[in-house]
Amino acid sequence: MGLKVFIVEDQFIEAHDLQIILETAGHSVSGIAKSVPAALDLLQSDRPDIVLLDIFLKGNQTGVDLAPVLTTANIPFIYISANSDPLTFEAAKTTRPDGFLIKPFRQRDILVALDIAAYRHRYANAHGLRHQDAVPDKLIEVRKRDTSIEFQQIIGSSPKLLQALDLASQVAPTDTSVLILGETGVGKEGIAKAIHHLSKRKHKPLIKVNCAAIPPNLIESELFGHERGAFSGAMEKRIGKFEQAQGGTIFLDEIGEMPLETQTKLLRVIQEKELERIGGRTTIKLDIRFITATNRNLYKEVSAGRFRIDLYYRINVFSITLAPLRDRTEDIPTLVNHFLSKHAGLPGRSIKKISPQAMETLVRYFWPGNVRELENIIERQVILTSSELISSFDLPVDENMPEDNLANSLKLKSTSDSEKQLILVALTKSNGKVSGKGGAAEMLNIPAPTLVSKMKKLGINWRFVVG
Ligand SMILES: Nc1ncnc2c1ncn2[C@@H]1O[C@H](COP(=O)(O)OP(=O)(O)OP(=O)(O)O)[C@@H](O)[C@H]1O
Repeated sequence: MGLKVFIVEDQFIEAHDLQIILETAGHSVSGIAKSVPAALDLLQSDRPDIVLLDIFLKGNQTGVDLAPVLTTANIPFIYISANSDPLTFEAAKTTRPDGFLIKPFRQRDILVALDIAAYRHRYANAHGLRHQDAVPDKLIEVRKRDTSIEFQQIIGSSPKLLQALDLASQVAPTDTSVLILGETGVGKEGIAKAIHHLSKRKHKPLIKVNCAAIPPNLIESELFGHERGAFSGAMEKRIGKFEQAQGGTIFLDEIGEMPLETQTKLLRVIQEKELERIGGRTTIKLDIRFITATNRNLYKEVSAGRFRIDLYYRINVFSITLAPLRDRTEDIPTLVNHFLSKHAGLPGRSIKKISPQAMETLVRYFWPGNVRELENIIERQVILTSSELISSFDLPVDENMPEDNLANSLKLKSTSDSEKQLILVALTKSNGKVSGKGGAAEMLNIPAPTLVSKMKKLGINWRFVVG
């Protein structure tokens, strides 16, 4: 069904062109305004389904000024702007648009952007969300866990995990592109697999590509394939990953690492659903579903100019965020027991139990490597422990823990093991300096004398220089 679109654009010709594109595609145009005041007037008399919003308009006010009004009225909007400089983008980003198109754009781009925005808006409304990436608190009260076999491999029942599984089971049967976000080792690949296996494409291939693992000069031939003799070294024809996924799903992991040039080509594949092999002339039609994942903040990557904004909106039709393990500690005991029984089968090892104190250390640890790290630590301890009971874990000091997390973590963590670990991290980062600027006490946000007494209490060796 066509959408009722309102155009806010000060250039007459551009507004007129947009109107023709929209009406030819079956949408209607409820009005055209050249300035923010004119837009406000027209919006009061006729409510559109969606607004196409230019940033620089007639008068003092910009599209960015109109955005909060639209958000309050729950009207989705897409920015259309000739200006893609980082500052403009930063300002526009804070208003949480439903899309962003950079002029000049093709007819098809605008129609696809409208489709995506309308879909996201319908979805957000149906779930009581204002924008798709707002924290979906309401969804946290998840109906019930999907018990399909595909989800049985994913252990845990914290509200945050259940919310992600709920989203996955809702989006799985559709052909919508899904973006899975979360730190390394949180289980993004597991979710991607579950989505594929719950979809109508389950009998077709699921092809995974780790964009970070392929050297930039090889990634295109890996994805698109090449004809024999396409470049020196191309002795044989090669079928690329997109073609291998024909009829099924392609899972592009670490999409944030994809080189810009390849991003441009990927955008075309996603939009047109077709490709040519490198060195080939035949256009190959594709029928694939896209699932992407990243542990980067893609919005930041866009504003830093490392990720194409149009690709960002194209892959981010439906996003699922997996919370880090430290934010769903309820899942830790179940995961621990799962990995214990998995690894207890190692030769010469019997089933082990974990003492409550040892479990407590695990629950309080920061888990920078998330579930993957948890599994590794359990496996290691099963090997190292010859008795039936694991009574302690030797958890690593994570020197990469971000400084602003240190202070928070110290407040949260009370067992001496974790406290000691955090203090050691801070001291390592400060090169042993305890007080003063850049010292461990400042990082931990506690007075230096308190830190010194904690260090004494915890037996932290006095080999550091007091600054
Ligand atoms: N909820 C879970 N239940 C059981 N195993 C899990 C769970 N989450 C993750 N794992 C396991 O942890 C490991 C890491 O998971 P996965 O590869 O899916 O993470 P990822 O987020 O894709 O990581 P990366 O960003 O590094 O690719 C895998 O061995 C996976 O089976």
